[in-house]
Amino acid sequence: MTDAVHPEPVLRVRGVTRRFGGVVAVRDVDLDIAPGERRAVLGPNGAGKSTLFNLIAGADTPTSGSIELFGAEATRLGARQRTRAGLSRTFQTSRLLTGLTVEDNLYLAAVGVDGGRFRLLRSARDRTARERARATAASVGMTDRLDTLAGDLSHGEQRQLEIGLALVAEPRMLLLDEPAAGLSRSERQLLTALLLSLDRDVTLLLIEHDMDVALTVAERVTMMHDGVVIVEGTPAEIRADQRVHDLYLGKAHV
Ligand SMILES: Nc1ncnc2c1ncn2[C@@H]1O[C@H](COP(=O)(O)OP(=O)(O)OP(=O)(O)O)[C@@H](O)[C@H]1O
Repeated sequence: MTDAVHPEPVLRVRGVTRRFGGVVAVRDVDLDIAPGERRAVLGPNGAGKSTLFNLIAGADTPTSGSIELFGAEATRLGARQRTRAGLSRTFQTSRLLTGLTVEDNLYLAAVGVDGGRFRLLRSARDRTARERARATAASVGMTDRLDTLAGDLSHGEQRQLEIGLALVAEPRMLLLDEPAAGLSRSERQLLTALLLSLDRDVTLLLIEHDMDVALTVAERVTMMHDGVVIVEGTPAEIRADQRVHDLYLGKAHV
């Protein structure tokens, strides 16, 4: 039932399992993400985070269980169909066109979106795409970098731009695949500030190794180990949980 206290989740994962031969990468996972929520999925290496991410993004299909997106059955939908429904994702490996400017990277992404959705005159489509590129640059704090080649950006700025590319389509939900990976401490702080500044119209689900980024950005954290969810709670609850300490915090902060 939909009401103000318990709105219909934008993502509902039920009993999802993914086997690879004899390996059970994800086992019987349930996950509900509310509209506008900021959620992180954490866990040590091999916990099943990437596998779960791929199942949600539509890059892979569960062995059993179901996935609903925006209230509709999506278990067997491909990635493109999920994108059309309003899901967007980032990638661990950069997809930037390094020889083009920030604006042109965003512009091409915007043309891709509009090209599929509207039948506009080319000039009108170009204008709309330019406007959208600049608006997206502003939303990720890159207005002063519009004319900079993507290849000349710092590592942190490239990550900002990748988030921008994922936001061009104005998704309802953004999946972030380890956004802090490989960033310096100061770059991670800037990334955290950017994620916190994003419009609440976009629901955020991030898979993240970095505890500081995850526990600062997320309101709820889902902790995985050996393919199962072992605990879910607020950042304070996660910090206080003995199992998290034993499995993750202890190791990460030795
Ligand atoms: N394509 C595959 N074929 C076989 N086994 C796989 C495959 N993908 C993942 N696995 C196995 O599933 C388990 C979970 O892997 P997964 O990559 O989802 O974990 P993770 O939490 O993302 O770890 P990491 O942080 O190291 O990427 C691991 O034991 C892994 O070896």
